[in-house]
Amino acid sequence: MQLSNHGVETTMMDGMMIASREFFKRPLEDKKRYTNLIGGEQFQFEGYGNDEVRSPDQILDWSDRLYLKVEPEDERRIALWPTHPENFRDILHNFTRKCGGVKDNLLQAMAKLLQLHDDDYFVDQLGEKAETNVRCSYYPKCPRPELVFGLKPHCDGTVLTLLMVDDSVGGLQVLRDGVWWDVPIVPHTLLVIIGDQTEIMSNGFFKSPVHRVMTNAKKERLSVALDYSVDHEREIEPSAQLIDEKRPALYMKVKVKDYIAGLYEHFSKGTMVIDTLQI
Ligand SMILES: O=C(O)CCC(=O)C(=O)O
Ligand SMILES: [Fe+2]
Repeated sequence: MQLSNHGVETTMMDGMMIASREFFKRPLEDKKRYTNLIGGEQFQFEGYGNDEVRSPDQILDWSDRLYLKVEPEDERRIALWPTHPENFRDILHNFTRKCGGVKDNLLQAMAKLLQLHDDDYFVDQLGEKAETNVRCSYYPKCPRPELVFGLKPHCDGTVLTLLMVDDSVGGLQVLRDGVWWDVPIVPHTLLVIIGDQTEIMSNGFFKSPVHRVMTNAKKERLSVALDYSVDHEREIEPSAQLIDEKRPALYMKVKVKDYIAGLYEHFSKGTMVIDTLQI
C-alpha cells in the first residue's frame, strides 16, 4: 500500500535519505565503529553490517544495513548511532517521532476497517514497551544480479513497516498469486507493509505479503524502514472479535520474543515462520 497524504514533510523524508546515504558513503573503518559483530564475531541485531551468518552454506544478501532500536526511547543504544553526518541522530529522532503518528493513524484505520469495538485495538496491543527499529539498507551495484538477491524473499515479522525507497532506482517486488510484481516508485510516498503480527492479530484478514529486493548491475539503491513491533515480552493471538464458528482462530498464541527469534532462524534458511503457527 502506498501512502501519500501522510503528513511527513518532504524535507524530512529527503533529509533522512540523504543522511543515510552519507553514512553508507563513509569509509569502512568509520562505519565499523558501529559494527553488529561484537569482537568481530558475535552477532547482535543492532549496528552496522550484514545478516547474521548461521551456517556456512547460508545464502547471503547483497546489502549492507544499519539497524537501530529507536523506541522505547530510553532503550536507545546511542553509542551505535552514527555521529557522521553530524545531523544523523537528530534527523532519525525527528523522523521516528513523526512517523509514529502515521503508524497510529494507520492502525486506527485498520481497526475501523475490521469493525473492532475499539479503534485503538492495535495501538493498545503494541503495549507500553512497543519496539520500533529503523533499518537503513544499502544495496551496492552488483556485477552478477542474476546470482544474488539484495534481500531474499521474506515477510516482515512486524505489526507494520513504514518504508521509504530510493526514488531513482527500483528493485522491490511483491509476490501476488504466484507472480512477482515490481512495486512502482512514487517519490515522497511511504510504503506500508503489513507484517506477520497484524496477520495473526487480525486472524488472517490482513495478510503479510512476501516481498524481496532485486540487485542492479548499474545502480546502487537505498531504503529506510521503520519496523513496528508489539512489546517483545507480550503475547499475540487472533482477536476474539474476529473469531467465530465460521472462522475459527487460524493462528496459535505466541510470545513476540519467540516469534522474532523464529523469524530470524527461518529467514537464514529462506523459509517462513508464520507457517509454523497455522492451526
Ligand atoms: O529495501 C527495500 O525496499 C525493502 C526492505 C525490506 O523489505 C526489509 O528490510 O524488510
Ligand atoms: Fe521486508
